[in-house]
Amino acid sequence: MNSIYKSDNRVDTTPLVKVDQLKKHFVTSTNIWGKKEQVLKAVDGVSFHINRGETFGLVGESGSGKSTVGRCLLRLYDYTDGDVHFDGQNISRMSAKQLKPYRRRIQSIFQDPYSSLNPGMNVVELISEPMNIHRMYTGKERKEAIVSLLEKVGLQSAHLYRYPHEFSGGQRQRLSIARALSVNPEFIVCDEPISALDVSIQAQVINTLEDLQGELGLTYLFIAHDLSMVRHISDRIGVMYGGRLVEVATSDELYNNPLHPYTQALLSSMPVPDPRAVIEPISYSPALTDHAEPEPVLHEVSPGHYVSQY
Ligand SMILES: Nc1ncnc2c1ncn2[C@@H]1O[C@H](COP(=O)(O)OP(=O)(O)OP(=O)(O)O)[C@@H](O)[C@H]1O
Repeated sequence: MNSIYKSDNRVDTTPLVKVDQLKKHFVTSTNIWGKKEQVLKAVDGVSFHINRGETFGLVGESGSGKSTVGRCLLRLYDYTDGDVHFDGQNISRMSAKQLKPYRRRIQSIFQDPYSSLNPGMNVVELISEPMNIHRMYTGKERKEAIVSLLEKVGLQSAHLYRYPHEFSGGQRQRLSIARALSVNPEFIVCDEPISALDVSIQAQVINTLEDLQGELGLTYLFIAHDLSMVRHISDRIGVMYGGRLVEVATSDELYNNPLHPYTQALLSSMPVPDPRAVIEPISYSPALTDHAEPEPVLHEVSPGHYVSQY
C-alpha cells in the first residue's frame, strides 16, 4: 500500500508525479528523402505536478493533447522534450530495463475496456497476465489475490472463469480496474474511463475509483473531455487547449472563478439539467495573431491558481 509517510513518520510532501515542459511532436508527413514536412505539436510545453493520494483532472476538447500527456507519463511514447519525474526519479530517458519497476508502479485504465481486454482470455488469465510479467504471486496465493481484487472492484468469485463478452460495459471497466490494480500500483492514468458507459453507471464506477483511492492510497491522473465528469473526482484540474495547459486550479476554484476564456467557454458548454436547453458548441479562439502565440507559461494569480496569458 502506498503511504505518504516516510519511514520516520514525516509526511512526504514531494509530488509523486512532476511534469516539466513536456513536449510531444508528431511528424505527420515525411517526403521521399526522409525530411520532416509537417510537425503536429500534440503537447507543447506542459508542466504540472500531482501530489501523493491526489486526483489531478485533465480536461479539454478532443485533440487538445490530453491522451498524449497520459501516454507520455506511461512512457508509451518517447518525448520530444521535457522531463517527467516519478517519486523523485527522472523516468524520461530511462531504458526499458530501468523502466521495469515503474511499469508496475504506474498503471492505466482506458476508455474502451472491450478493446483493451483480450477477448480470448477469461478473468483469471486477464488478471494473471500483469502478475506474470512482474512475477507476483504464485499458486494458491494468486487465486486468493484475484478473488480479493474482484471483490474490491465490485465483481465476484463467480466471475472467475467468464470472458469479457459475458460482462456489461460497467463490469468490463471494473475488470480493467482489477487488472490495473493486480500489481499494486501507486499511480493510475485513467484516460476517459467512464466516457463509454451509460450515465447511470458512470457515477458507480467513479465511486469505486474513489473508494479504492481511499483504501489503497492511489494517485490518479483523470482525463476527460467533459468538465462535469472530472469535477467530482478531482482535487485539482488542468485545462488543456492546443497542446498547452491554459489554467490549473483546485476543482472548486476552477468552477467558481474560471479566469481563462477557454475554461469559461468549456464551463458554459457543460450539460444543463434542462433537456430542452440548446447546447452550443464551444467557441473560443485566442485573441492573438499567429506571430504572437501565448507563452506556455502559467502565472500564479492566487495561491494554487495558475493561468496562461490570453
Ligand atoms: N500517434 C500519433 N501520430 C500523429 N498524430 C497524433 C498521434 N496521436 C495523437 N495525435 C494527434 O495529436 C493531437 C492530440 O491528440 P490526443 O489524442 O492527445 O488528444 P485528446 O485531447 O486526448 O483528444 P481525444 O479526447 O479525442 O482523445 C491530435 O491532433 C491527434 O490527432
